[in-house]
Amino acid sequence: MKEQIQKTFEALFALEDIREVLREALPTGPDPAEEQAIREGVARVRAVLDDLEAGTGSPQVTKIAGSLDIRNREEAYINIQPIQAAGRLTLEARKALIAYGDGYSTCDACRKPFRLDQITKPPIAAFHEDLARFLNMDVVRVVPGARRGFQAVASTLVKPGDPVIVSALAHYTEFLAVEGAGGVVKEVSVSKENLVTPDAVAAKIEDVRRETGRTPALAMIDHVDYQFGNVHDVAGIAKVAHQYDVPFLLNGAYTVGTMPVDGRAIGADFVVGSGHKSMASPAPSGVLAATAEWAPRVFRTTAMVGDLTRRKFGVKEVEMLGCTLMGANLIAMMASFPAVRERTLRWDEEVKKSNHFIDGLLAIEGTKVLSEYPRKHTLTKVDTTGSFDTVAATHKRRGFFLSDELSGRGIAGEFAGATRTWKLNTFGLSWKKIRYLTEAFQEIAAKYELNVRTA
Ligand SMILES: Cc1ncc(COP(=O)(O)O)c(C=O)c1O
Repeated sequence: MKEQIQKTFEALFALEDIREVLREALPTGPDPAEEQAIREGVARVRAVLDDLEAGTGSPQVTKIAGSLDIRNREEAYINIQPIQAAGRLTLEARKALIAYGDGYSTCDACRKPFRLDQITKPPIAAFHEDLARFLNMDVVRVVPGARRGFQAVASTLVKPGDPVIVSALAHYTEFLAVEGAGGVVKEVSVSKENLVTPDAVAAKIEDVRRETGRTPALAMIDHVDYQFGNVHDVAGIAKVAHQYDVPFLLNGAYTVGTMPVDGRAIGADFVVGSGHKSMASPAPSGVLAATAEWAPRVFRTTAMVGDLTRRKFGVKEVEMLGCTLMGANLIAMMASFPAVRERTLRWDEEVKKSNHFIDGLLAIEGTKVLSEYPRKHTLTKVDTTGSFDTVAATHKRRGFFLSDELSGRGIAGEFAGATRTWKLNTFGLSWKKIRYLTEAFQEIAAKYELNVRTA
């Protein structure tokens, strides 16, 4: 029986291997090496299934395996969806999901002191140490999404009525975290380039102190914002916050796991990352890191005692509700981590690819980029009102014509019907795909007689 379970995993993993090759190959089509890999992969699955069927004596096995729902998602498309790019799973993470799907699969070897971050088999404790080193912070916990990191910090630091500094580009989950703690958000305005500057943060803190008589309990600023994908001077902002004795939380939802983030060099008291947005992990997953100074507060353990039973749970952390990210999500995050850590070292190449594509888009007359330019990130907001939207005005499919043209060329992820201002993300696409993508947009432009400047 054990052998059959092992074989089932082998077949599922082999299927994942094939999907990975296909993901790379499509939509441009496999090259000879990829074709060979697909053929070998299919033969492997076939062989395992035949074996299994012989072992169980049941044709049902093949039927069940054949009915696995292989959905038509990014496997068949170049996906430029703005928020999904860096969350897509690695092959290792996909296999981890299959193997660790049971809810408490991480808890088999949970021994004293009975807390997730201390488990050594699988090596969850070591993963926490790796993550802390990766972010150059002292203490790290995994959390179900960046938002749970904001929540833990706000709930610890913010008292009812306390002002909290966020930016005019802040994500809504920062607002909710502050609201949950009873605080009040105070938004820093952005410059005309849509950047949050240290001076603007200082001015806002001064304003808040004058108006409310209180010093903000926390400043939470996005390293890269979700609206423009602009990179903000977070080190400068952290310095200013500290000059006013305001703790600083770095929202690294778009940076932790894509580009190098050194929490200590930035001067962050807390660093928050999103696993499903930027660490090739399943949803929900994320990370909250703190300095040694703040860790005892945000990761404080319970002092509660049962009034009847006198029960105590001393080692459990209040803000983490004891244990956080259990099972497949955590193991998949761990499985992706070596690749994630390594890819941050290739960030410059990602930025080059982003600029190559954006330059190609700007060559289509009438197209503008609303994000800072040249690009410093792979998430970009573009304005095609003066190009593709002029076609939409007379096309019978209106704004949907662009999506039709793109999907016909194996490209997905743009907001269907949005041909005016919209966002896209090129993270993780190979140069081959970047070139194909650039040419596809220019080809569509030429088809509808928009001017395309040649380099
Ligand atoms: C800038 C930013 N911060 C935070 C979040 C929330 O992240 P999560 O979904 O991991 O809670 C998002 C996206 O959802 C985001 O874009």
